[in-house]
Amino acid sequence: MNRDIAGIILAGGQSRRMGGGDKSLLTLGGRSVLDQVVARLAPQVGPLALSANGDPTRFAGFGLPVLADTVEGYAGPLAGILTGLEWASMACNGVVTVAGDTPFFPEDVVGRLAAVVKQRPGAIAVASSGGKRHPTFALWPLGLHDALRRFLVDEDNRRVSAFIERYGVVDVEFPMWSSGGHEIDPFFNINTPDDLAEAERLLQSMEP
Ligand SMILES: Nc1nc2c(ncn2[C@@H]2O[C@H](COP(=O)(O)OP(=O)(O)OP(=O)(O)O)[C@@H](O)[C@H]2O)c(=O)[nH]1
Repeated sequence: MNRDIAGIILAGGQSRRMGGGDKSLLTLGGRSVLDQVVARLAPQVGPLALSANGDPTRFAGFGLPVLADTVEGYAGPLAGILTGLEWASMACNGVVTVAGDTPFFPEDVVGRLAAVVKQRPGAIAVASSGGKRHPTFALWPLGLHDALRRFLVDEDNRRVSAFIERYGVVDVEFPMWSSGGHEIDPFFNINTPDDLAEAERLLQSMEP
């Protein structure tokens, strides 16, 4: 548990590749994908909130604050990250974001990102696996919110990779795991109906 770090679950996208709706509310292993994500993140952080747009009542069952993006339109994950930075109390030592479509992420993701930031104060620590960056899984310094608002609104730039490169990034690599003879990327995310079927297969292969 890292009580001084706030957690934000990014679930405010349009799920176009899934055909619309909320992909995080689809069923995986008998409960919602988002339920799996909340269960994984809650023990790792202090304050926790969902980043989502539209009618918040569809997330009421989670008992968490639901933060609508504070920039207009669907500006992508950076909009949810900005809203999380604006929401987190100054008592927090940063905000960890995770994607609400990624059910198997590591149970030590927050601890490992926080440990790296202790060595590199002010940097954005970003998770990677197999050498690939996952910029929605990152620890963001609180003080970045003004720069991020300028980037999104004044520069009209939505590219997460461009933002993190500009403000200093440190990569934190996480290992693949193997289960049932398969190598599994812990940051496997669900974009399409085929991905959801694959996640169900992976979940079954993990069960003892
Ligand atoms: N708050 C917020 N979150 C977003 C936004 N766009 C994407 N996300 C979240 O960021 C993560 C990665 O998003 P994508 O899968 O690339 O985008 P998506 O809109 O959900 O899906 P597609 O429409 O299929 O691209 C998901 O957890 C999304 O819910 C946004 O505009 N605002």
